[in-house]
Amino acid sequence: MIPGSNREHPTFIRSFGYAIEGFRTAVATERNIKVQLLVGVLAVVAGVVLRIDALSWVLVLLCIGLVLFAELVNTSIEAIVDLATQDLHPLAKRAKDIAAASVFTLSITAAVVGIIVFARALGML
Ligand SMILES: Nc1ncnc2c1ncn2[C@@H]1O[C@H](COP(=O)(O)OP(=O)(O)OP(=O)(O)O)[C@@H](O)[C@H]1O
Repeated sequence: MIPGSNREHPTFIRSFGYAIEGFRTAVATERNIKVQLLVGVLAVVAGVVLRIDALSWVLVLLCIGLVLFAELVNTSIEAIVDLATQDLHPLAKRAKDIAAASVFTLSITAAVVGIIVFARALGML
């Protein structure tokens, strides 16, 4: 519910619109998410070219979705921290650094999964 508003909860379609708006804002303002989208597209193209099996597709698509999810949450946390304080504060640093670490952790995991999936598809494993 929007603070100060007595409107009912937004409809499902309207909520979907806000989510698309959030995604567009993140892509327009964050360099990292552009890179992650590009890597995701390249992974999908590699999957098509190498004809990876169904389970490999599940792993690749899950990794792409999870990295984008983490980056979106990280971007949201950065905005909340900036809203909470414009000053340098150790807790602001902790919140942002840990949010960034969540993206980093998933990115490394996704990279390892990608190496295993595509190395196997190339007959190297
Ligand atoms: N208010 C603050 N107080 C203390 N340290 C801060 C504060 N804001 C940012 N920092 C430090 O600067 C780093 C970068 O913060 P910033 O908000 O610029 O994120 P960013 O570089 O845009 O991150 P990303 O690349 O994920 O978008 C944070 O991880 C944190 O270590």
